[in-house]
Amino acid sequence: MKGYVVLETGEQFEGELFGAEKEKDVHAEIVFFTGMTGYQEVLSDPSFKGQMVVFTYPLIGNYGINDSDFESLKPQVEALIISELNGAGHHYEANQPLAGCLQHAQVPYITGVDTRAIVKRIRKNGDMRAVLTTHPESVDFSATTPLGEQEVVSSVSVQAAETFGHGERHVVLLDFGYKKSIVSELVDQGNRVTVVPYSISFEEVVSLKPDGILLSNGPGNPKQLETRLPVIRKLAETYPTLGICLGHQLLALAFGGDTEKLNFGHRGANQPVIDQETNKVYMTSQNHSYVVKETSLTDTSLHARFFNINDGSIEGLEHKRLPVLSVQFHPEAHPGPSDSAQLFNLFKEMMSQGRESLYV
Ligand SMILES: NC(=O)CC[C@H](N)C(=O)O
Repeated sequence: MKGYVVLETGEQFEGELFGAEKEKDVHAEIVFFTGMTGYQEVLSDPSFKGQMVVFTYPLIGNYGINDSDFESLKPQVEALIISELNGAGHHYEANQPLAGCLQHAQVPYITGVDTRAIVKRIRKNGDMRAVLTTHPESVDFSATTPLGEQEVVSSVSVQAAETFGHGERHVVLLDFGYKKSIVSELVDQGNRVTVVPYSISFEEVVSLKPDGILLSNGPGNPKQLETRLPVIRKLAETYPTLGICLGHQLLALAFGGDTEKLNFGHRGANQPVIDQETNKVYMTSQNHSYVVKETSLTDTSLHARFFNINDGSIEGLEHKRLPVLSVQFHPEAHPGPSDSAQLFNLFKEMMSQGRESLYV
């Protein structure tokens, strides 16, 4: 049926709408993703909870959906906005078309939309609220809360602990909405990984006898998790710790730093990042709206080590004395380049050497 993307600014874009109930609007934050591939990972990455994603690449769906590239058990995005949807899915591993997957999971999507025009509006006005609807004249934003003011992590975090792998080194992963690839990467490195609910207490983590802590990626505004900051700080002061994306932002807040929202987020597979310690540049996979404010680190025990080459924003931190490292980008990739996967080696080294041995 004919449908519309209506932006908070009032502009509207017409397309063919699928999977939305006729009288029910889909409300979400609208963001854009610049990777040419990776739609399966995007739709199943829990960090996209509460968001509808516009793909800047015009042709989406052309290699279908397979069994291995899901980043969580089910699609997580609120909706997809696509210029041209390929219905077939030409790939030897594909076992269903993208459209079939979205319909099965009841994820609404709209095609035939001028995605370039929408992205230009987002670049100008920032990530904002939007609605997918069949009746654009009666859209009402007043009843919806912006994503940044919602607490969304509790809807994606595990309810009970789950363990993966059999290695001797034990990583406890605090789940704020983790991507499966992070666990795969840790397990491939010979770690045993226990994924635990984000609301776990310090004592419960201690009882699991971890060698290291991983603070995962996840959706929403890190400041919504303020009550978790004391536990996060205590864990990072006790065990070698790696924070990824939301986990990185939470570490910064826990040590007294501050975060802010970018005008429009970094979402794609070719964001250049420099590691100032080695002067190496990585092409990285990213998906975030918030960043750590550099000036907020002045009186903290953290310092910025990684920077985005495009806009100079902070892409990673380390503690001045303790084995605590965090990255705003995704070293596990999926989708995107795995250039920065060696960050997991650094984490492994941090765990092997134990705390206080690396940065003293
Ligand atoms: N991928 C993530 O962990 C995203 C972190 C946070 N939700 C942001 O948008 O900045």
